[in-house]
Amino acid sequence: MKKKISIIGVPMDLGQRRRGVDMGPSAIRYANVVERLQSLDYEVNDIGDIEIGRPNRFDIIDEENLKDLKEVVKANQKLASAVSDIVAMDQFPLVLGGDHSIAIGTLAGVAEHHKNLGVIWFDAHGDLNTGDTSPSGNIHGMSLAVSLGIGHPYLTGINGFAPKIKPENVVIIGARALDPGEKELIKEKGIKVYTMHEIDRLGMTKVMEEAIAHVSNGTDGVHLSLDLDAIDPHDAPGVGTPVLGGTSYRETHLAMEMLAEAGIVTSAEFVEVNPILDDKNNTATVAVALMGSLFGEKLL
Ligand SMILES: NC(=[NH2+])NCCC[C@H](N)C(=O)O
Ligand SMILES: [Mn+2]
Ligand SMILES: [Mn+2]
Repeated sequence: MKKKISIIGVPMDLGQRRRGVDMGPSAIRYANVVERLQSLDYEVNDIGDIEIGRPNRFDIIDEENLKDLKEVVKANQKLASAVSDIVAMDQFPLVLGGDHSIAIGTLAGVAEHHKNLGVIWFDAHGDLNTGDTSPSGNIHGMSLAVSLGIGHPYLTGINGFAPKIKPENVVIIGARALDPGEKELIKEKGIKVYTMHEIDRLGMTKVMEEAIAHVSNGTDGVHLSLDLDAIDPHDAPGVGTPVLGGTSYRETHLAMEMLAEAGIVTSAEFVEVNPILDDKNNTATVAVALMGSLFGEKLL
């Protein structure tokens, strides 16, 4: 991994309906992300937050089952440019959310420099909906589909090209709440998914060995998109769409430790931390601890 990390916060909460996730970047900074990574001998540059528009909450604009589409597009375009600049400077972009709709911008920026990007998507959900299949109209449930080039052209066209990533380069880990349209898309595109069932049966070690092999095969970089709701809500309660039966604290750390050992990750984002729904900032603290493991912190 590169020795210089640039942190960028995205106080985005328009991709879903529960307020407070816009405070995620602050909560993660409060949990000492900069100090933690500096202690691992990285040069850490916190470049601050992307500015997010604040549309009047009494008129959520819901065109084609895509809530707050225009603001989400605007913010993600800004994020894409900022992330692209970081990669161009040969630094590691570490993006702090914010809801998961920001993966659209992160991937748009990273993919400008990586034509064959591998993606590890840690999530209870698939985020593979479109306006046609989404039960909620929330764009945070569509960001992986959008990055694959599937969805509204305003979203898929961010940064001027589509798709950003290829289905064969993606692996989803931790899924346990997939909507019918998402299940269909997974089959149609042949996307590799390790649901909680596979994690229970194979164990995290085997899952990560396979996942690392899968995303490193023929790729020129690997992005980690970690939605904190992948983790069991007992360990990470401060998320907007919790689902019982997630990965444990240690399983998730093991996954990060194995990624650090493999040395394949070239960009990362940690999303959906909502301090309003949290218990004493535990979820942000877990996020920062996981970042520690991802960047090479060892237990001994
Ligand atoms: N990034 C997330 N937390 N996504 C949750 C998505 C939930 C549901 N599948 C939806 O489309 O609304
Ligand atoms: Mn999720
Ligand atoms: Mn998600």
